[in-house]
Amino acid sequence: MSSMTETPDQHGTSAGTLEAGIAVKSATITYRNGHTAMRDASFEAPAGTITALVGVNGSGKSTLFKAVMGFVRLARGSISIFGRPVAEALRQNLVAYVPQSEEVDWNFPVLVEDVVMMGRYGHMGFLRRPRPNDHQAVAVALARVGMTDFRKRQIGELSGGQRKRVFLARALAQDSRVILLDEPFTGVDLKTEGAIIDLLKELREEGRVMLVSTHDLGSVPEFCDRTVLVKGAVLAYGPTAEVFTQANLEIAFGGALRHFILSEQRNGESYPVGVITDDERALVLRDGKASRMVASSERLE
Ligand SMILES: Nc1ncnc2c1ncn2[C@@H]1O[C@H](COP(=O)(O)OP(=O)(O)OP(=O)(O)O)[C@@H](O)[C@H]1O
Repeated sequence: MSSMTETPDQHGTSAGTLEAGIAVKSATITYRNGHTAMRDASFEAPAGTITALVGVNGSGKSTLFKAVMGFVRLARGSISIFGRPVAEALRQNLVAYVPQSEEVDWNFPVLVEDVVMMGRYGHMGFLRRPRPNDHQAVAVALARVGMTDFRKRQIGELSGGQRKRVFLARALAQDSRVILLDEPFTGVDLKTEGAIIDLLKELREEGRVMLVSTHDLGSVPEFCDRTVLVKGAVLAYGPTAEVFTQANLEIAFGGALRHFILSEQRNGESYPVGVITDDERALVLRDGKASRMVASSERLE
């Protein structure tokens, strides 16, 4: 079997042979009110890979993030990060988190560069006095996400996509080996989404490990080596090409997805094209103009 010296582009197809960035083993998570949000979950996200965490609202994606960040205790099982228990990994500044927009108080009066500097706190002493290398890391992170010109803005004065980029810059400034991204594409236009995906691919090349929760099904095969499908448990886990099947998505999403069968002409032949989306407002264009979907469509049950 191959070892951890494999190149990143091989990672999607070589389960279990690489350095485990995040290893979740038989994890059961029960909240204080007694609700078990995740039962017996196991998966690995190796170094130098991007793993998608995909499931309907309430399926347990955020719960898994909280567990990886040590915010909730496991009732059973274990999570290790680069071979260390979560608490130790956090002390070593190994985990960065890019939150969902709803988790942030956008009225809090803080400048963009101050938010990014927060990523450096774990590298600073008790008094949190930034040194030249901290300022340098902030400047590099802002440049990487194309937000240098906005560094003196209040975060509340940014667009949704710009806000996402600022929190991504905070994670970059933190320089962690593990980056958790909770719905990074919500409220983001396609151009910004493409820029974020390019950046995540660069971070993958650097050997970092990323876990990305997303409803954006269409983009998952484009940049996620692996996928974990969740619904109160891990339904399926492995290389995206193997996990992202219609049958698995039907189980994970049930009636929450739409499935369209379209037809495509290639070399005079007609080929069916399936489109699956969790976006009820998919736009259909005919002859370049928006139109109502009248092609055969069926709701997945
Ligand atoms: N603090 C909590 N106490 C009790 N139950 C909770 C708590 N937080 C979440 N839950 C429950 O746990 C389940 C999983 O929630 P979680 O937030 O992990 O889902 P999610 O997949 O992240 O959803 P979304 O896509 O809506 O963000 C849900 O049934 C939710 O109601």
